[in-house]
Amino acid sequence: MTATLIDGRAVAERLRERVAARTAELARHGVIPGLAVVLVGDDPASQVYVGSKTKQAAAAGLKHFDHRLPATASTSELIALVEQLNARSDVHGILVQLPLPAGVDSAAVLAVIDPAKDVDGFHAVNAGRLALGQDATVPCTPLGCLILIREATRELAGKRAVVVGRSNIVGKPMAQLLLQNDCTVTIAHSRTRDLPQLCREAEILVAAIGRPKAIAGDWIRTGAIVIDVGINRVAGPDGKNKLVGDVDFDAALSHAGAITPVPGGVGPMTIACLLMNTVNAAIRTRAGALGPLIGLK
Ligand SMILES: NC(=O)C1=CN([C@@H]2O[C@H](COP(=O)(O)OP(=O)(O)OC[C@H]3O[C@@H](n4cnc5c(N)ncnc54)[C@H](OP(=O)(O)O)[C@@H]3O)[C@@H](O)[C@H]2O)C=CC1
Ligand SMILES: Nc1nc(=O)c2c([nH]1)NC[C@@H]1CN(c3ccc(C(=O)N[C@@H](CCC(=O)O)C(=O)O)cc3)C=[N+]21
Repeated sequence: MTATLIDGRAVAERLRERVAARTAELARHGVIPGLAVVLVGDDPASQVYVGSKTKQAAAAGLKHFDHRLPATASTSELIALVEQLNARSDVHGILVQLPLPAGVDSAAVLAVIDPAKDVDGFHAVNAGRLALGQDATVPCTPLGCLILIREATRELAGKRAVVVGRSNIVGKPMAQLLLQNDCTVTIAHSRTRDLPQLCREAEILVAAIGRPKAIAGDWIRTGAIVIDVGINRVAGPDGKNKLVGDVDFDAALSHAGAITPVPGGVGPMTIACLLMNTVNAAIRTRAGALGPLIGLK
């Protein structure tokens, strides 16, 4: 048996088309959704990510404001910038690219983002609302994963889901979303005992670890839906850097029912969901007057 590929690029493109259509409607009300991205330092991976966000935001009709600061920027400078962006009516979404340089108090910076503009869904208000099952801005990566899982199956209720990784930006909100969709959810992490055996129980397996090929093929239950969040740069056979996920993809193919590739899986969905969250943030500024939010379908 060979697993079905879940084509994140194609699903992301369709979502971006829906975002673009909604943005065009907002333009008729004189509203252009605006996304501000704050990038500190010159991490090459962050620059690639911010570069594709800029292009795709423009293609979907959003305004994009880039704020690049040197690696020496202080916590108080960043807080001042976020406060300025909070006050601007043409900025509906604020994203502070992580990780911030070691000297910066990241939690303090993220905490000052207006929760209404927190399109990453990292603010305590949004994380709390998600945990309570209230209307919240959901972090882009787990939201993208949920959309891909729904591409693979319509029936989530009662499924056994294992999320490997418990970060605030991926693992924890992913587990919340699966729970909200009536899965039976287990969260695993570096202190989990017998991870292979736990993974073998998973009908839905989400890997968000940050270790190349950490999940072996024979850890995967026959027919499982496998979502690989990992983005790891490793040296390829030709000596050039290539991207690999947290799952041993080639080995997983003969076990999984459906699987996301890296690249071309979760990554493109993260950016599409960021655009969706930004347009929804703009719609919420005039509740009711601008029509419905973009939903998951
Ligand atoms: N595609 C996309 O859009 C995105 C991809 N990513 C990628 O996803 C991956 C995870 O990101 P992020 O959540 O930010 O990472 P973090 O480093 O914040 O979290 C990693 C998690 O994995 C757990 N872990 C580490 N080693 C093991 C192990 N050997 N066995 C089991 N669990 C382990 C850690 O456990 P513990 O808590 O005990 O330390 C931690 O909970 C990275 O590769 C990142 O690049 C991230 C964001 C977006
Ligand atoms: N505040 C904040 N929010 C984030 O959402 C955030 C962040 N900081 N810091 C870094 C991580 C990482 N991340 C990715 C998004 C898209 C791809 C992506 O598009 N990947 C392509 C490949 C890109 C390439 O070739 O490098 C793919 O997987 O197909 C990857 C990684 C968002 N993150």
